[in-house]
Amino acid sequence: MLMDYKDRKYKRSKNYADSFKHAYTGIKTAVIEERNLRFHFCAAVVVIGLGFFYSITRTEWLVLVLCIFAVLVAEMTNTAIERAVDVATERFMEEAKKAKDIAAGSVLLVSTCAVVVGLIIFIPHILHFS
Ligand SMILES: Nc1ncnc2c1ncn2[C@@H]1O[C@H](COP(=O)(O)OP(=O)(O)OP(=O)(O)O)[C@@H](O)[C@H]1O
Repeated sequence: MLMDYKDRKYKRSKNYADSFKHAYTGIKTAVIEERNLRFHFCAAVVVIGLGFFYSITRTEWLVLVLCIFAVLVAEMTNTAIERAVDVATERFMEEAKKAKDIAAGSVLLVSTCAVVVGLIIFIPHILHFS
């Protein structure tokens, strides 16, 4: 059951600085507590390293950076949905399962896209290099 703002035990962010602090805390919490997100961060570091190694073009950097952020955003949204579902119910519920599975599916889709883009960008560089 939703409650009124006046009944809540916490206050809304007072200003942009507060909102930014909460967003930063969210990123920090997700990195510390979510193994999958740490994996995606490590993969991003490796891919950025490869980008410098093969001197990829400005357009390739653009696509790569978009893919990296898309995966990180999807993983964090998935985590937020999992947490929200866990707050809503501890019981086995078909709709809870669907919500979590769909959120996980979105991460799988965008990760697959990122892998395909990575292959399209790097395979020509690797072949040209060797
Ligand atoms: N309350 C629930 N009711 C029904 N099924 C659930 C419920 N909670 C979780 N599940 C099922 O268990 C799976 C794993 O849920 P869990 O919350 O442990 O995610 P996870 O394995 O930590 O996911 P991730 O690897 O993305 O962090 C869900 O994808 C869902 O299929």
